[in-house]
Amino acid sequence: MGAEVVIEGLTKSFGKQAIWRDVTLTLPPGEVSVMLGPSGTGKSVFLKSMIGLLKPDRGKCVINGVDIVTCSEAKLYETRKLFGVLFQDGALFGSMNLFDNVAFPLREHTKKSEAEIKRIVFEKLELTGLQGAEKKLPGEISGGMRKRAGLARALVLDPEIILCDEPDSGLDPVRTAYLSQLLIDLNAQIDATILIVTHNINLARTVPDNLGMLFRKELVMFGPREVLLTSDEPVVEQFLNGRRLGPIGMSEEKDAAQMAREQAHADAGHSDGSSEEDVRGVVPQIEPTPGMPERAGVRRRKDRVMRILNTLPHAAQEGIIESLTDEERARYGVHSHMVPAAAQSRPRLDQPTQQMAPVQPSPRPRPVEDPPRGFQGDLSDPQVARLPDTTWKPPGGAS
Ligand SMILES: Nc1ncnc2c1ncn2[C@@H]1O[C@H](COP(=O)(O)OP(=O)(O)OP(=O)(O)O)[C@@H](O)[C@H]1O
Repeated sequence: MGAEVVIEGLTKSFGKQAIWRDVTLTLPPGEVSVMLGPSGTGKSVFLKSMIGLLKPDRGKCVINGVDIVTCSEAKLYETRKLFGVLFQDGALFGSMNLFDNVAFPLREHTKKSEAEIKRIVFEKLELTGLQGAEKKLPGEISGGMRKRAGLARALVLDPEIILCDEPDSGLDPVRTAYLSQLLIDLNAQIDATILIVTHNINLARTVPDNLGMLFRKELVMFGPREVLLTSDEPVVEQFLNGRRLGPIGMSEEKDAAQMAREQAHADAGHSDGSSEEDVRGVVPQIEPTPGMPERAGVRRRKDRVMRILNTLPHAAQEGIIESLTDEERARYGVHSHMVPAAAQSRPRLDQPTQQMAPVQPSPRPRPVEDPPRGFQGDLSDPQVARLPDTTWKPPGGAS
């Protein structure tokens, strides 16, 4: 099982420019998480801070008991070996063929023989569908192949944590779908903890177990996918639907006057070019390709999420219960429609952003009916991630 990553109060600035502050979240071991956020909100900076390439101003990032923010260089070097990183552009060496690119970390960080290196490189090239391409130079292959080569290289040290910075950038929707499937298959095979940073809404809706979003220099929310996918937060709603109408502006957030003007324009029947369809809602998650092992992370996540179910917003509770099979509902002692509909009106998108600071807390979640056996699953406690601060909280720390 992959390593757990516990991030507490992480804060980063460059000089006077604050990037984000007080980011607290836990990446559950072996689960796939996605971090969304408009351009420039510091998603790449977040990934780089997690592996110690950038030094946060304060806070912790603890992996296997080592806080990489404060640990020694030697510990950082050791802990970095737990990570495999897929950088945005693949970050391949242009003068090396794919074999040498993928072999590079093995030659740098291990004392393995060339025969052993060859075995591992071919295994990873096959895993990423690149068998036969080992002699090609990065400049001779497509963007999608370069991404997969970057992924193959990220895998050679058998990472426990895989970080992917916009794996879909520069790829067409079909190649992105293949890459999404590859990440899920990979997780099924090696049970690594995966964090993907992306703008791709389709990937965010269908791939991860957990979803988070950075905006206005803060973590708007992070939790089980159903929470963000059913959220009424204007910023989440705008982002998921790719609309101009809402608090996210061209470069950062809009002011209240601008939002009111845009809402009036929309109310007068002018389209902003985006689809009328609201894509929010829980859609089925991608499953491993037939023949692949079951994802152990999915089973662990179910037990984990069911334990915190009654702390989640009601729409998320519904989404989670709906996604269970009949057998699982029986096992957890829940049934569909047992969450009372909360009487809540949807916020208008022209609410000034200031009122969202901290972003509007969702209504207090209403507890589901008392389950007959409680929501304990059939995994024993040590098999289920015991996460500090694992309970979903309304953004901004409101209770
Ligand atoms: N090494 C650095 N020194 C100074 N500023 C930096 C550095 N790296 C990033 N930044 C700034 O931090 C901010 C966040 O950048 P980052 O690349 O993390 O955003 P992002 O959310 O990943 O954006 P995108 O989605 O467009 O890739 C930007 O304003 C960028 O200019």
